[in-house]
Amino acid sequence: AGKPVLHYFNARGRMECIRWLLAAAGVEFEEKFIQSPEDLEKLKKGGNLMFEQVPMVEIDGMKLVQTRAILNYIATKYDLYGKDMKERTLIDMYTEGIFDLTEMILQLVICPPDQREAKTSLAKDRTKNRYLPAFEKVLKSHGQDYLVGNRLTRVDIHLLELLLYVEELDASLLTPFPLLKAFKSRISSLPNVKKFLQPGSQRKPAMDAKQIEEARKAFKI
Ligand SMILES: N[C@@H](CCC(=O)N[C@@H](CS(=O)(=O)O)C(=O)NCC(=O)O)C(=O)O
Repeated sequence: AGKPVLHYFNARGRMECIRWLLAAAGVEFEEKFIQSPEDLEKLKKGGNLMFEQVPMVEIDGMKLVQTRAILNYIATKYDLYGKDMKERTLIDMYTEGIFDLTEMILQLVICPPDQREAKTSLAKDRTKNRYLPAFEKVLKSHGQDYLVGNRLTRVDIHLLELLLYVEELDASLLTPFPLLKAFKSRISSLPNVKKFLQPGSQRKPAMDAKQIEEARKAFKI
C-alpha cells in the first residue's frame, strides 16, 4: 500500500495530532491541502467525507474521518496502544485529559478578543493546577520513562505535543514539573520525533488570530 494521504488545511487544527502520531511511528505520509472552498466542495462531492468534514486520511484502502477514529486506527496498527485492555484504558483516559487541555489552549487564538484574557488565565490555571500535576504524579508513581507500560505509546506523543503548546503559551508553566520537563526532552530526542521537530518537517507552525480569521472566512467554517 502507498503512503497515507492526509486531507486538511495547511494548518494545525484537528490534523496536527495525526501528523504527530504518524511521524512518531516513523510512517511517511503525503498531504493534500485544502486551499479553497472549492477544494472542500470537490472532496464532499466525490463522496469522500462521510460527514462532509475533514480531517480525512486515506489509509489501507479506506477514507477515514473523525480524528479519534483515525488516531485509534494508527495507534493500533503501529502497536502504540498498550499491551492489553487495562493499558489501553489508561491510555484512553490520559489521552482524553490531554485533548481537553489541548483544546482549551488551541481555542485561545480564535476566541473573541473580549474573552481572551479570562480564557487564557483559565487555561493557565488548569495547566498548572489540574493537568500537569496529574501527569507529573503518573511519572512519579512508577519512575519509568514512558507514561504507560514502560514503553512508547501514543499517549507519550500526545503529551509531548501538549507540552510544546504549553511552552508556546507560557514556558514558565513547566517550571514546577521537573519530571515532565525531563519527559519532554527524553521523548523529543527519540529519532523519529527529533526528525519531526526539525525545521522543514511536516509539523505545522502556530497561526495568529488574523491568519485563522482569514482561513475561517475563506473556508466558511
Ligand atoms: N468530530 C470531527 C469534527 C471535524 C470538523 O469539525 N471539521 C471541520 C474543519 S476543522 O474544524 O477541523 O478545522 C470541518 O470539516 N468543517 C466543514 C463542515 O463542517 O462543513 C473530527 O474530530 O474529525
